[in-house]
Amino acid sequence: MIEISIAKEKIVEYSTRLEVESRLLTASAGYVLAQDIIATLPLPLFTQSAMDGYAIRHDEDRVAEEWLTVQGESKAGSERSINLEAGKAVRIFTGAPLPQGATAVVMQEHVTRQGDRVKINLENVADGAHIRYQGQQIQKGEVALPMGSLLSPGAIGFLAGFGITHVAVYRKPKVAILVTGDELVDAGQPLKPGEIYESNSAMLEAALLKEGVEDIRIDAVHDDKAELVAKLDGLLKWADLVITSGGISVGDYDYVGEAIDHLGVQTVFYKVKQRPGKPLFFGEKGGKLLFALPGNPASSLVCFYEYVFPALRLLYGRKDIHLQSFRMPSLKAYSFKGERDEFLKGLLTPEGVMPLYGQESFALRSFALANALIYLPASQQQVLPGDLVEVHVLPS
Ligand SMILES: Nc1nc2c(c(=O)[nH]1)N[C@H]1C(S)=C(S)[C@@H](COP(=O)(O)OP(=O)(O)OC[C@H]3O[C@@H](n4cnc5c(N)ncnc54)[C@H](O)[C@@H]3O)O[C@H]1N2
Ligand code: MOO
Repeated sequence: MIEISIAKEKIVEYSTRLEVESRLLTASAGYVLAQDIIATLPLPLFTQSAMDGYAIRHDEDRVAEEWLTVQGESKAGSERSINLEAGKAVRIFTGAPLPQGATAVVMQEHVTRQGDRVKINLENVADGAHIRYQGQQIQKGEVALPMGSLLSPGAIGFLAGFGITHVAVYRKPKVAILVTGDELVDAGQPLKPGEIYESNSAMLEAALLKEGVEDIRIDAVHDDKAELVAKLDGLLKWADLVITSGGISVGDYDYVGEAIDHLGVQTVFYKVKQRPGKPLFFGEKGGKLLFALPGNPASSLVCFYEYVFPALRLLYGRKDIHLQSFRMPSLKAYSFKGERDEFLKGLLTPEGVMPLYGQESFALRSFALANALIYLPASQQQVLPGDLVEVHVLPS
């Protein structure tokens, strides 16, 4: 049995980034840039107005209040370049090119217009007011976004401003889920005595989709070693990462370990000092990763978020690989015994985190209400209300 921290280090060691692919910018939210993006244009592209109003020359020797003749108009998208004459103003709109010679824009709310003249109180106008200068945000040739950046909606909007259509990103992994167990029945089918509805694949698929993994294959297998070997072999050939569920403990029908050995998957670790999820297995074959998750549903999902999730993120180039983590006061007392660290299902509020009722590894009812995991090391077995505990935020 190994420590959680060692298990997590091993995952970092074995999860190497996938290849680079070119994607449409508009379809790359949640992907990671595989190259620096250099600004091919300055932004703003040209010096322009930030307000609807009047472009003026803001000369030092101007008197406080002046009537200026409106010389013409500059609207957004207009090609014509205007030369602003002394003592005149140009009617201008937000995003429109600033006339040559103009040094400030006055908002229309601050002027009085009469016919073709405007009265402006120049005392209230600062030099450069309401002007967006060419290249103020970024100059041509600067790095717009460095390699390794996560493409958020903001990042995509920023890159679209350069007229970019495609970006080089790291490919997302193909993931297979193989659920094992003779007792499992698909939803919609009748149940015989002793059978239960199979629920881990729906849960794990949902967690993968939330992480933007879309190339997913799901299969199920009976407690039959030959069938397990055949299906696992096929999935290891297709996927970048395979998740099995169940059959990894010590029972007579737990064949996953034997199938893994038979297929020559290298064991990186088996069994972690944690509750739930002790019998977690992580291995590698020819660069493909295999996680054998314990079948108990809450154990499966805890192992997914604490171990599979960072591996997935490493595969597609993320730097922030773990669930967001910070310390918060516990809202309730909690205690446990034994040498294993614990992950609890918790409800995070602005005041603190509440360990939820029903922490058993078969119980998903608490997981359905949880928005966080609480990590308690074996050295923190007595938690009192107000004690700080480590919280791992679940993706919402
Ligand atoms: N003698 C011992 N028994 C067990 C140990 C141990 O150390 N010694 N460890 C226990 C722990 S801890 C866990 S966790 C489980 C893990 O067992 P498996 O990975 O072999 O899982 P299964 O036995 O196949 O299933 C466990 C439980 O979960 C249900 N299950 C499985 N798959 C699904 C699914 N896809 N959807 C819904 N429910 C599923 C299954 O019916 C069982 O109830 O082993 C303990 N035993
Ligand atoms: O480790 Mo098991 O997941 O405690 O039930």
